[in-house]
Amino acid sequence: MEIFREFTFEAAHRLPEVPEGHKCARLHGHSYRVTVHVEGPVDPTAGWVMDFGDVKAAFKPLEEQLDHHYLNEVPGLENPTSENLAVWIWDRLAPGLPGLSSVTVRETCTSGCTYRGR
Ligand SMILES: Nc1nc2c(c(=O)[nH]1)N=C([C@H](O)[C@H](O)COP(=O)(O)OP(=O)(O)OP(=O)(O)O)CN2
Ligand SMILES: [Zn+2]
Repeated sequence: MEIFREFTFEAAHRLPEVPEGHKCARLHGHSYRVTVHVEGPVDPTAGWVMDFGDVKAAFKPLEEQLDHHYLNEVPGLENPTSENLAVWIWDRLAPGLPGLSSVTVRETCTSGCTYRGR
């Protein structure tokens, strides 16, 4: 069984490696939406894979580093594409979140990416 928990945060960024003239080289912001999936067996007593609250607690320190921040200034996010942000979140969640199976980052309603640890 796979469960998920969604998070939102607001942040500014610019993409330093885009070709000259690309609109994303300019400072702009997004209402980011992150979905964290955790896979595992359903505990027969609890009736759940993991408490959604535990997923929330695992994400909390990351949210504090991201929400209302300029992502380019966050260590490890100097080029804050969706892809790099998904890997950044995975690398920090995985050690404390057994069963982590994917991290999806949406920058807009129509754009985003999913990382599954590879
Ligand atoms: N593969 C990626 N492509 C782009 C990324 C990214 O992280 N990975 N990021 C951007 C920009 O951050 C941009 O703000 C978001 O992209 P886009 O989908 O173009 O968003 P718009 O709202 O501007 O879309 P329109 O439909 O063109 O208005 C760019 N690419
Ligand atoms: Zn952007």
